[in-house]
Amino acid sequence: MDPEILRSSFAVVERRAEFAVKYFYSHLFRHNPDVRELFPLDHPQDMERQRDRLFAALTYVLERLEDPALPGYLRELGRDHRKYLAEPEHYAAVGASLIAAFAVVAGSAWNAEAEKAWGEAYGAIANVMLQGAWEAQHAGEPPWWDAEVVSRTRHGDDLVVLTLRPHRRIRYLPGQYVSVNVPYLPGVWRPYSIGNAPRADLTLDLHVSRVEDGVLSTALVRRTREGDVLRLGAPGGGLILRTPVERPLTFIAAGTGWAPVKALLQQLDATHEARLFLVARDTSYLYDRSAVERLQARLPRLGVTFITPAPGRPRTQATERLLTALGNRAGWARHDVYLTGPPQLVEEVGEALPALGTPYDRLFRDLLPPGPEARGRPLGAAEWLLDRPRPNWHNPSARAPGA
Ligand SMILES: NC(=O)C1=CN([C@@H]2O[C@H](COP(=O)(O)OP(=O)(O)OC[C@H]3O[C@@H](n4cnc5c(N)ncnc54)[C@H](O)[C@@H]3O)[C@@H](O)[C@H]2O)C=CC1
Repeated sequence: MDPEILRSSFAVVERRAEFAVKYFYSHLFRHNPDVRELFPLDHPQDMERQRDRLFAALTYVLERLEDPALPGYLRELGRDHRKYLAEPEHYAAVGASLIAAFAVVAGSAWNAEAEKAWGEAYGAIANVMLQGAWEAQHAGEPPWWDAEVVSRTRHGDDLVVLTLRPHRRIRYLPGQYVSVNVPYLPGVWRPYSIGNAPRADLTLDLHVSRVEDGVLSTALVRRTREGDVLRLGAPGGGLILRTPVERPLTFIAAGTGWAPVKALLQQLDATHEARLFLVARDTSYLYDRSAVERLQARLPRLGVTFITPAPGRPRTQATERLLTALGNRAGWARHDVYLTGPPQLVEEVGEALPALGTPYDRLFRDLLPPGPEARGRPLGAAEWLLDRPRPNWHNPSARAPGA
């Protein structure tokens, strides 16, 4: 496959992305009516998100055609797609409709060469994804895990910590996330970080903050009760502790970004030097202070700084205060830094840290592709239409993704 042909033809399609996506889905559903069931048509918001994600995913892949990490990413994607019950014939149907859409949309820029390049590229991508799915299946992994809610603790109106007991063990590393679905919202999945290192009783915690208009987060915060059964997709994500730990550690966590940091801190022992900056929209959202105190009692070399906005100020002022606090600290060149929370905060703080001395390769965060925040280049006009940046980051789906 020729990356240049793929990129130049995709650039033309991308300029008419909205039309391309509409054509693609009409073609797909007309020729494969049964595929409709795999998409969340009952939730128009989610269908929009699905559309966005298709282009975001293609862009992501095209930017990384020569990246040695791409096959690993695609295998993970295929493993994760088992939760949609995606079968080889669905991959083939999607490929045929995608190429049909590109041919129509690209007009005179489309020729036999472009068609051949896309056919080969899509085939290669689908094969690696199917290989990931196949490997997971042969390792005995289910397409998703059913998990019973064994306890729920509400904090204020909009935040809940759920403890779930999966019907089978889920193997994950501290800091990873799972995608979550409730059976009465078919096709709606959102990623949530697991808020604990693996436990002997197999239970795991999810920290859920309700997003305005978020379908799943609203359901989880307002409707979920003990005894309900949720579905969890395959765990993933690279926000894991770099071991052996040879350098001091800084953890910066905002809002429910605390969940993966809590899991990471549970791995440390008393010898480790670490500092934690915990940021919240107000003091009532510092919802897990007792867990922080327990960690401090166990980790004598852990320093903790809580940061909230000044009374009456908007939540984003906490980010300004955080940046000031970080600027007043030393030692950035020596530290490994783990950064979690709302994408906008992660982006802003992620830009500030190298100026303080953190080497780029010692800064770890979840860049969950494919989401607009994960993109390292300005949005084109059509992308902007499809993948509109949110004025206020509150989009857990952009962590790869959700509500
Ligand atoms: N691995 C990760 O990076 C994880 C990320 N998250 C994300 O963290 C977010 C947590 O949401 P909530 O708890 O409701 O947080 P929140 O809305 O209460 O915000 C917490 C703090 O983040 C900062 N912040 C929020 N919006 C901002 C903006 N637009 N610009 C600059 N700073 C901003 C502010 O300092 C605010 O006080 C979700 O979007 C979730 O997806 C959650 C878990 C793990």
